[in-house]
Amino acid sequence: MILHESLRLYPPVTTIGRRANEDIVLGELSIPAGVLISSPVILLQHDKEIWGEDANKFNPERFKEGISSATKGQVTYFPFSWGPRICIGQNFATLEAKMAVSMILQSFSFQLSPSYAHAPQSIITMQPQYGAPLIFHKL
Ligand code: HEM
Repeated sequence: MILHESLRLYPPVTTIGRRANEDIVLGELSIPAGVLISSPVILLQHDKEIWGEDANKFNPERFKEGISSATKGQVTYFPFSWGPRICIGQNFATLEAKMAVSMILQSFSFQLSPSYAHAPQSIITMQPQYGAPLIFHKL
């Protein structure tokens, strides 16, 4: 839940681009071959119409019944992309993150340093502009 909510608010890949390789009709949209299509992951994942008034708040509980329940079955959470070219490393990355957090929590508690300044920026990937300094306490 915590990882999902972190990836919802701060998706490392903020926009996914595609080029139509043939003429496509999507509902009422006609997309000619060659047109570039940009899927703004970060905008959909912050949209209040989809996530509610607390869309910009960190609330891992919204994923307590899984992704399909949180998104009401729509493709509105896709930090690893979607479809045939979905991230091949998705399961590996998620497992690695869970293992790293659980190994750290076995030996340490931690808090955010008072020097932290919240300034996410997207330079190829989303990252904290001034880093994310933490203070660790040995258990
Ligand atoms: C939090 C970690 C990660 C995130 C958020 C992420 C996100 C993404 C996204 C959004 C794409 C689609 C990009 C596009 O089509 O324009 C992608 C593709 C890909 N990712 Fe990841 N990724 C992560 C970790 C990893 C890891 C750990 C690996 C490998 C061990 C990996 C390997 C790949 C590969 C090979 C593709 C291309 C798949 C294809 O085009 O068929 N990713 N990833």
